[in-house]
Amino acid sequence: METTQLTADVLVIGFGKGGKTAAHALGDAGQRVVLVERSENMYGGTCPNVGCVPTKMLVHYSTGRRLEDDAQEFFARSIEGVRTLTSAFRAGNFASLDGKDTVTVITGTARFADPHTVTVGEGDDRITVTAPTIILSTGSAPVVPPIPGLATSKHLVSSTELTQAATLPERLVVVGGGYLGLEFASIYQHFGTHVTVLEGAQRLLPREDEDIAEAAREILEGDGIRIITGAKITKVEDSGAVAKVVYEKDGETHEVEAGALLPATGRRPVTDGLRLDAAGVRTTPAGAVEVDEHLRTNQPHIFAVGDVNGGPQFTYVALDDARIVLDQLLGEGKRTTADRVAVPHTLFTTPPLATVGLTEREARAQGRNIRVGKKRVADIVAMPRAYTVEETRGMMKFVVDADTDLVLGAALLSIDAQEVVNTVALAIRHDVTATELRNAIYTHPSSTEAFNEVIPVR
Ligand SMILES: Cc1cc2nc3c(=O)[nH]c(=O)nc-3n(C[C@H](O)[C@H](O)[C@H](O)COP(=O)(O)OP(=O)(O)OC[C@H]3O[C@@H](n4cnc5c(N)ncnc54)[C@H](O)[C@@H]3O)c2cc1C
Ligand SMILES: NC(=O)c1ccc[n+]([C@@H]2O[C@H](COP(=O)([O-])OP(=O)(O)OC[C@H]3O[C@@H](n4cnc5c(N)ncnc54)[C@H](O)[C@@H]3O)[C@@H](O)[C@H]2O)c1
Repeated sequence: METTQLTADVLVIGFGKGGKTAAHALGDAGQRVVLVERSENMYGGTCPNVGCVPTKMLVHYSTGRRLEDDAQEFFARSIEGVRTLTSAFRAGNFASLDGKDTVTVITGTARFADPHTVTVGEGDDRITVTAPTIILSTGSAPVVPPIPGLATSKHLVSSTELTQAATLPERLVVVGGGYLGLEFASIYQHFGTHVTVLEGAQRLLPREDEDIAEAAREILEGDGIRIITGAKITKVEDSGAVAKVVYEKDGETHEVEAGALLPATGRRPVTDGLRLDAAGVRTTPAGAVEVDEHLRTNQPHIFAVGDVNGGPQFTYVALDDARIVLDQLLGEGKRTTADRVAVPHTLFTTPPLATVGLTEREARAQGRNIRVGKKRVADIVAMPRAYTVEETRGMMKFVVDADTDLVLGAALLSIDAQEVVNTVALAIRHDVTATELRNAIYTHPSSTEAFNEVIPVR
């Protein structure tokens, strides 16, 4: 039996945002890089194949459906559009990396043999790769909560299936009202599915201020989504063409039926199959690869970037993780996870909810003297943009430190919020005062103009 043996300067495991960003930069710097990706359907990782990109394209398609469109046909066409885009992105991701003279992409599952070596594949196809530096970027996978009957239900669907299957379910039950759950709920409801969200917590979006969470809930319910908070699901039973989901709320037992059942209760780091024990790499009790602020594991030559290191699960955080590791390998080695200030987030409902910094509740809990500016989008005179695109739902809210006039946080539930929030984040990071942000000149008509009116005056 012949085994192909490769050596590299850097071995990257996983073709996600973190891994590929590092591989590109290291390859461009002249280092010999081998990147191992276990699936030919995942070049580029979760985001462009089964995550951010397909879901945001589905948000776009679903909100363009007209009443006269046949729901099933329109949905199938939309899925076709998603497939076309994701396969183009996948091919582009592969070609741009594997096309470099310094980089080799291997398709197969990597397993550690020792702290510097992994094996890929079995038998005659077996390859070993040895490198002095290794970057783990193996991402995360959905958690299926231990609800009796859920894991074995034939109606169980994954987020991946919901971005790829061409049949629109008549009824969808989403278990969990977090980012993933609410995005799919909003997408599928717009396509014409009857959606129910069962959320275990007593209220939706518990991290947000109550007024914002309530405004978001109003919009989702206004679109027809049934939202049940404080729901304790006790079992799932398949019954012919549907699954019966049994849950308790306020001491009473209820039931809801669905043709499709999506668990959206979080994602866990993917380390299974990697044989981290053979590398001597430690994991946390939650199963993430343990790292320090430079993203080094307990084995100093092995780094972990992206979802697998247990940090916030966002593509742009995986990207920033890669910057930190690159700074160690090619730069001054100063950059750390502690450098991150005012990292924004967007929940892509329609309209989206984008947030950054402190909520009003958090600012008050810190004992700060604050000013709050808040308006319903429909009432913001300085933002005709909302009227020009016929999306006047939502609310904008700013929290400002009354002593320093610095912006502490914002919650923007409004058209374009995923863009506008980045300007607020930049202001927070660079100590632009609320007065400066309020009194700046913005294009017209735009959503940023709302700052002229909603940011509270000193
Ligand atoms: C439905 C959905 C929507 C999302 N929407 C957004 C969004 O709008 N914005 C946002 O910022 N984030 C979003 N996210 C989160 C985002 O996709 C992730 O945070 C991001 O992709 C993490 O990148 P990563 O590099 O850590 O891993 P990934 O992109 O998951 O890549 C890991 C890769 O490693 C491979 N792999 C695993 N084990 C092995 C092994 N042993 N050997 C070889 N290869 C292996 C996997 O096949 C995979 O391709 C979304 C996630 C989902 C699921
Ligand atoms: N737009 C984006 O940036 C985006 C979109 C999708 C996913 N993501 C990333 O993917 C991660 C995973 O998303 P997610 O929504 O699965 O996780 P999440 O942690 O954001 O939300 C999980 C939700 O499920 C609820 N829950 C947990 N167990 C439950 C149970 N048994 N019954 C009912 N409810 C239950 C929780 O209270 C919580 O509200 C997100 O945290 C985010 O980082 C990001």
